[in-house]
Amino acid sequence: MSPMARTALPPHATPPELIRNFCIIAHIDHGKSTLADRMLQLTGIVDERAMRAQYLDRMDIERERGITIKSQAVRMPWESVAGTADAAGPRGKESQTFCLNMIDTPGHVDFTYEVSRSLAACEGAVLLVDAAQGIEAQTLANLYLAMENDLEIIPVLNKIDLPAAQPEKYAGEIAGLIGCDPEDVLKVSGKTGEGVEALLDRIVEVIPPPVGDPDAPARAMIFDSVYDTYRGVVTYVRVIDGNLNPRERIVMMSTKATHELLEIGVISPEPVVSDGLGVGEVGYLITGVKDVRQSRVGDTITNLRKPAERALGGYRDPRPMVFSGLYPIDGSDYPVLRDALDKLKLNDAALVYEPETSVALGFGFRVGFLGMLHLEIVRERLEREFDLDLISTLPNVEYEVTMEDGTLVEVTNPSEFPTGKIRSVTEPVVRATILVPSEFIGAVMELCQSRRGALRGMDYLSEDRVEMRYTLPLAEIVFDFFDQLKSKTRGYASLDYEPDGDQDADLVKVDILLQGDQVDAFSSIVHKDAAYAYGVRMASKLRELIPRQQFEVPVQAAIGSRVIARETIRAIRKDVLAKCYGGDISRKRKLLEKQKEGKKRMKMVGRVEVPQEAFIAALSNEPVEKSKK
Ligand SMILES: Nc1nc2c(ncn2[C@@H]2O[C@H](COP(=O)(O)OP(=O)(O)OP(=O)(O)O)[C@@H](O)[C@H]2O)c(=O)[nH]1
Repeated sequence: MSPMARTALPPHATPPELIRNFCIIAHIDHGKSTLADRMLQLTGIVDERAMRAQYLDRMDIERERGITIKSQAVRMPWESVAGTADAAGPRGKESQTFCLNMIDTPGHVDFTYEVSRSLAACEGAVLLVDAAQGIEAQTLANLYLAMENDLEIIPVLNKIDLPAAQPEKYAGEIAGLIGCDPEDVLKVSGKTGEGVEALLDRIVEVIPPPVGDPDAPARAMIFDSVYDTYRGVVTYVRVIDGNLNPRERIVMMSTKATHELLEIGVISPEPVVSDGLGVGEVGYLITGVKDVRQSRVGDTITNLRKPAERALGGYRDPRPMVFSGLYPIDGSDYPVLRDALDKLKLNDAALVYEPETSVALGFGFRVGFLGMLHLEIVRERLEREFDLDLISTLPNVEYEVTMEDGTLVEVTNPSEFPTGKIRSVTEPVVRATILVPSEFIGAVMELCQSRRGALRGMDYLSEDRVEMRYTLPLAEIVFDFFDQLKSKTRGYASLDYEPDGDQDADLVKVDILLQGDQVDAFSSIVHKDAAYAYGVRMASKLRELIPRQQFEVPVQAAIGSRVIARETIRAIRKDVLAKCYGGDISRKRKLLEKQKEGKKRMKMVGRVEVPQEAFIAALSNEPVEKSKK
């Protein structure tokens, strides 16, 4: 039986006055998913037996890593005496059943674009802050997004059950930030459930009901679009005006494509079919579309029979920030990789890729990601769900090169960096916000300076916590900056950033050559001042990793034709039979067979045989000893 059967209100009949659309915004790990779990339980749509932690995180990877990647929207009934059906009238004494639509959002900086989409579908936001940690960088970033969207904000301190919780101190901090009374900051524990009922009442009380014209032509905003193997694309919408009904024909306003509404429903917390969606309601649609790109997030859906004239304001498209080459270790897996990427793309509109070939690695794809976590997740899903073994090249950002003759070249793969007369190179920069206890200001400044950062401003949130704002090149922060920041501040710093255009930079391409042949997979674009160190590091890493050959192999790092570092792999004649005196011929044959096997896993770069593992190890960020294991 569907859990929705217990809900008193049939979805289509919910008057807007009884609807509250809200989201929970927080820094990563401040407990959104846990709080969402408690709400599902308290509102009775998931019972004790069916409950599992992080109920709404449906992907395996989300559950294992304990993070939310995709937004989720869920409908919950909540009986409350707070609030009133008539906003102008007196507070209703009798309790009423309200319909709460909660949109759970991801917390990681890579997925900020998912957050901004969810916010646009709500009237209010629960700003959740860990009572043992206080405000962090993403708390601020999300709060500003919510304010831009004119949302009603409910400040809440979570994890008050923790012995280290300091609710009074942090209530003051939050009150200072959003300009409310510290008394108004609710205190809850997602773990024990304390205070969660009061929070649900507060949501009903202060978040305004949706407004829209029920008689106007339908307009619904797509805020998510997910590919389901069995049902095709499931589109999540929030209805602004009018209503959507099953069997109607709808129009996607940006593409003018028309589809029939095969199914309409709400998520509560499993899909429940409904007889339509009215003003302010949040639910899902199935139209038989097979690709998420045909049901674009941010698009407006209207009715074919009585179409709306103007579309709603859309969202910014997610823009890939980090690029990396993905190659199958076994070249014959290339078609599998292509199909796998096509399938992931159905569900991940932010993923972009195009085929590329590398002399060293064969056929593969250049793939664009939102950030390093996105990269890791896509890679893990490819390996796990499609059983692929992959090599990924060193990630890089996108550069724009202007040649002397004025032509513009966009570079997403370092080996495509043009040779010849270059006028200028630009790289993407970000506006970063770092929150730290004031004792670490020096350490953060030192780190940011070493990453070519420029300090833009600094504010004290309380007497011992500081917000520092920097402009930093994206390339300097996407890879290991966060780890460095954490280790230099004993784990206390938090970071958030957003793109902030491009800047000119003194960048060069460093090539790696084996016996004079360039190995394209190892080329990298680096700042002039860091080029020498990069060259030396790669050359010595490769000397360690590539086995000795029958002849001497020079490993060189070069900028254009200028060699900046050199190592030599000394010659050796590898005689596998050396230790096999006389004796059994079949044993010798076996050894030679084995040697042949090993050779198959070698890649030839010019005359040099490079084992597959050497590529993987050299391209990983780890030092040789660790990656060799
Ligand atoms: N003691 C205590 N721990 C909590 C509470 N709420 C959450 N946690 C713990 O905090 C950690 C993070 O909680 P999540 O709910 O996964 O955090 P999240 O904000 O959803 O994380 P993302 O989905 O990655 O953004 C988990 O280990 C939870 O068990 C609470 O009220 N008290």
